[in-house]
Amino acid sequence: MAEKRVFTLSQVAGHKSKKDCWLVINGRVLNVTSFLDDHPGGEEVLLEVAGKDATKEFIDIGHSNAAQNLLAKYQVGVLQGYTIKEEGGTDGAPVEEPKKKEMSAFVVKGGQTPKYAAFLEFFVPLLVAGSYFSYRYLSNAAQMV
Ligand code: HEM
Repeated sequence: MAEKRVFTLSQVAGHKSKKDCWLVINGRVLNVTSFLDDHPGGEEVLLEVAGKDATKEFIDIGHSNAAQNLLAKYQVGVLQGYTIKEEGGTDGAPVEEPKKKEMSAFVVKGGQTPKYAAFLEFFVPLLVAGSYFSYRYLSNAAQMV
């Protein structure tokens, strides 16, 4: 990532019009002027927080990872006092780690199938097949009597 310029909040506050709209999210100074028309949430919400730190508003909406990844595209600098990590958030206000998807029944760690899952995979079909053949055997035996 190219070196970023450092801005103070009062410098950012000088860019709050539709033709020149900046805001701060997680310590990143963003120029969202070209994004106003494209923002799925509409331009009004962005203009309301133009020139300000909109971190809280951005997080409160529960923006997707895709939206969070877009931040870097509009970044023109960092807010004074923040250092931006290459990926994700900032030292000052880290972006919440995306929650790892876990199956409710089996928690798969490190790509390894847990032992009891392997046990079930083996014994459940065996049990079903066993029940079926027992049923067949018993119903045939019953017919012979
Ligand atoms: C550069 C900054 C921003 C980007 C890149 C961005 C991006 C997006 C994207 C991609 C969506 C679609 C839904 C999703 O993927 O989460 C969205 C929806 C939305 N955004 Fe933003 N957004 C930004 C800033 C903001 C800010 C500062 C606010 C509030 C002040 C806001 C309010 C909303 C709202 C209200 C929606 C609609 C949510 C819905 O319909 O459920 N966004 N935004």
